[in-house]
Amino acid sequence: MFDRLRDEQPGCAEKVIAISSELTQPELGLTKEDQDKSMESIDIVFHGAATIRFNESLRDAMQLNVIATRQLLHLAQKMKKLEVFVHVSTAYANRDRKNTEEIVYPPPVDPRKLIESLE
Ligand SMILES: CCCCC/C=C\C/C=C\CCCCCCCC(=O)SCCNC(=O)CCNC(=O)[C@H](O)C(C)(C)COP(=O)(O)OP(=O)(O)OC[C@H]1O[C@@H](n2cnc3c(N)ncnc32)[C@H](O)[C@@H]1OP(=O)(O)O
Ligand SMILES: NC(=O)C1=CN([C@@H]2O[C@H](COP(=O)(O)OP(=O)(O)OC[C@H]3O[C@@H](n4cnc5c(N)ncnc54)[C@H](OP(=O)(O)O)[C@@H]3O)[C@@H](O)[C@H]2O)C=CC1
Repeated sequence: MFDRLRDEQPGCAEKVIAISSELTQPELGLTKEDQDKSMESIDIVFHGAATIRFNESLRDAMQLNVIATRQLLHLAQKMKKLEVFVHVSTAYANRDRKNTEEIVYPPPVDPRKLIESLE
């Protein structure tokens, strides 16, 4: 796949700009400059940063996988060119359902209440 990409789009690597982020920090630890740049130029967000540890504390799991995702959604709402926000979730969501449709199901617990209970 990457060989084909390099053949067909030789300059593609130049489009990749790494910026530093920390999901546990306010504003995801992004510098003001990186935030401003993101607001102007990003059209697609792929969000796959998470903890995948089964024995993570509930507080850390919530911070990394729920609160940080909400923060990123808030940032994405300010991105002027945003077309798509893709969140890589997990195979383990809604596993109590026999059939899972491509819809957003109401959460079993109000996430705001869960976040409040951790604070
Ligand atoms: C196309 C056909 C498809 C057919 C599909 C069929 C069936 C599908 C079935 C399932 C589908 C699953 C799809 C998965 C996608 C979901 C996406 C996810 O996010 S799943 C999350 C995955 N997470 C993990 O695998 C992490 C698991 N590990 C942990 O949570 C923790 O490590 C732990 C096991 C709880 C242990 O924690 P502890 O603090 O006690 O120890 P360490 O973390 O330091 O680890 C100790 C030791 O174990 C090694 N380790 C840890 N995890 C794994 C692992 N998953 N596999 C192998 N080894 C592991 C770790 O490296 C350490 O080793 P060492 O001591 O040598 O350093
Ligand atoms: N792998 C798979 O088969 C599947 C994965 N998923 C989902 O995709 C997501 C990612 O999984 P996977 O790629 O396997 O996990 P990894 O652990 O390999 O990657 C997690 C990523 O999140 C980043 N990250 C973790 N903590 C922080 C933090 N505090 N601040 C900033 N970045 C952080 C890590 O950055 P760094 O490396 O710099 O620490 C890393 O790039 C999860 O939500 C998982 O459930 C869903 C289906 C299948």
